[in-house]
Amino acid sequence: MIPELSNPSVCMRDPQRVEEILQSMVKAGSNTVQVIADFDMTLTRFAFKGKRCPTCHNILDNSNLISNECREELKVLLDTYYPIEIDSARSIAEKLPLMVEWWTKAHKILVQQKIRKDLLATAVRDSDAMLREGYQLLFDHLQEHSIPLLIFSAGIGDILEEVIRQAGVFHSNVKVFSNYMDFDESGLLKAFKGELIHIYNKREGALLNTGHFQELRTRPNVLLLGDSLGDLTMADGVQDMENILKIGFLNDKVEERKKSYLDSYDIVLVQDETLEVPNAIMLHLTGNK
Ligand SMILES: Nc1ccn([C@@H]2O[C@H](COP(=O)(O)O)[C@@H](O)[C@H]2O)c(=O)n1
Repeated sequence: MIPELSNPSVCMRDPQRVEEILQSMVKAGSNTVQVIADFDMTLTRFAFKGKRCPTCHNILDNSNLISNECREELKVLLDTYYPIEIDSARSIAEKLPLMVEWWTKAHKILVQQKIRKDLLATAVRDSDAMLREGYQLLFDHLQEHSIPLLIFSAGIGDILEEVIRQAGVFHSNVKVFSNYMDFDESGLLKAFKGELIHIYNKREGALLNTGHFQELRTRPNVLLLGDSLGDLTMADGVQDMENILKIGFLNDKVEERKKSYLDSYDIVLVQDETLEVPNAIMLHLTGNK
């Protein structure tokens, strides 16, 4: 029904089920649809020309807003905890406290650096962060059709917003839930605001934002985009959900993780750096193809 679903990067456990969900969503109409997406390595590229692209945190790690000593410390943390994050042999229960430990230590180090708010835009501009190919179509088309795009990110909200602002796609239909920096009156980082969001508590974040989700009650059809199993809970706050189509980017450790992704996501995109498939689905839902 959608030619892009035959792309070599596409894997589906149950193509028939995908077709049924899509049919039901088309019938309900695009005014009942919302998109809920993760950010790092989902809306942004995992790699470009064989080189890893940075996450929101990595944009700061690689910038000159922090000292070399701090950079070293953050690299040690990344090298310690990222392999745990993507380790399919460990359960979520085992990984969760370690992820909290990673984020807590990293944020503490960043706060010690008294990062200047006015230099964040330059750090983003100088970075290798890239939204996935096809981002312009995704963001613009959702805006044109007044479809809300909710971004749930365990990254850093201030950096994330700057990435999409600089790409010219921070439209009014985009809402971001993430870790935001708190600056003192002279514009120096003093803390992170509110409850920490890490990869395994997006559900709590979703439920806490009930006010926002209530606004979206009339949009019970959800297109969910993620890159980790933790991202699957992002839509748990949506009340009266009718259909959810889960699209997962499998970027790293493909063979070890493929089965668990196929068991959890309706569509798995294996090492696909583009938004071609989500865009084709969105065009299909809005009747533009
Ligand atoms: N100090 C850190 C902590 C986390 N990360 C990565 O950020 C990603 C979270 O962002 P999402 O938008 O995907 O929720 C996560 O996958 C970690 O690998 C980091 O780079 N540095």
